[in-house]
Amino acid sequence: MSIDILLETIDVTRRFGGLVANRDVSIRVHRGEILGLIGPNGAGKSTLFNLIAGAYLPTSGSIRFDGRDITELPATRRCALGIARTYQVPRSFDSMTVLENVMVGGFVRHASSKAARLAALQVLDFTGLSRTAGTLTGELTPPEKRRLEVARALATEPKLLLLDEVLTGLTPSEAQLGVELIRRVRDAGITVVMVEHVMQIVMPLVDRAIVLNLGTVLASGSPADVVRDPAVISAYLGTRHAA
Ligand SMILES: Nc1ncnc2c1ncn2[C@@H]1O[C@H](COP(=O)(O)OP(=O)(O)OP(=O)(O)O)[C@@H](O)[C@H]1O
Repeated sequence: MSIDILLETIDVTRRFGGLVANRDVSIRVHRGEILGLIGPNGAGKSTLFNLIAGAYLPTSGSIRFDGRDITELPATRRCALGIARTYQVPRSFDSMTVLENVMVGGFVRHASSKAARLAALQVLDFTGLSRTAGTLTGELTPPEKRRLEVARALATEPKLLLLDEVLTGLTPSEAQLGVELIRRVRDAGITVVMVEHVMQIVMPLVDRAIVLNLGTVLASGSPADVVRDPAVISAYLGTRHAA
C-alpha cells in the first residue's frame, strides 16, 4: 500500500543572518497521522512550523502540500488550502468573546456571519468550550485559552493542524483532556503535526516522531524506535548517556 503524503518539505533551509535555524530539512507528513516534532530548545521546530504555515519563506528548498507546491504562497493562501496552526503563546483577542474569536476562523470558509457563527458553535461543542461561548477571552483559564487556540484553528476547517506546545504547562489531568481532544481531531480526518516537550505525553499519542537537533533532522520513525536511538539520547542528555 502506498503512503499518502499530505505535506512534504524538501531540503528546506532557513537562515537568520549567519544563523541556520533549519538546514536541508526534508520531512514527510502522512495523511491521517499524528506526527510528533520533537527536539531540544533551539532545534528549529518553531521555525519549521513558521515555514510550513507561511509566516517565513525558506532561504532555499521547497514545500509541497496536498499535491501542489506552496513554497511561495502567503500564509492566508495556505490557510485557505487547509493549513492551520496554533501559537506557543495564545493569540486570541482578549476583548472578544470565545464565540467571536472562533468565528474569526469560521469566516475563512463562510461568507455570512450566520454561517460562521453556526460553524463556530459546532467547533466549540467539539472542543468542549460551549459553556464559555459568551465569556470574554481574557477571563479564560490558561488551559481554556490553549483549547481556544485549537478551536480557532479548527474553525478554519483544516486538512493539516499544526499544534505548537498546546499541552505544555498543563497539569497531568488537563494534559490528558488535551490528548483526548487531539485524538478526536485526528479521528475527524485531520492530520496533526505537534511540537511538544513533554515526552511522556507525546510518545504514546503520536504515530511517528521526527527529531530535530541544531536545525537538522536527527531521526524519524516510530516513537519506540526514536527514543532508543543513540543519536537522540545523546542530543537530549549529552553523549555520555548514549552508550
Ligand atoms: N525570527 C528569528 N530571528 C532570528 N533568529 C531566530 C528567529 N527565529 C528563530 N531563530 C533562531 O533559530 C534557532 C531555532 O529556533 P526555533 O525557535 O525554531 O527552535 P525551537 O526548536 O522551536 O526551540 P524551542 O523549543 O525553545 O521553542 C534558534 O537559535 C533561534 O534563536
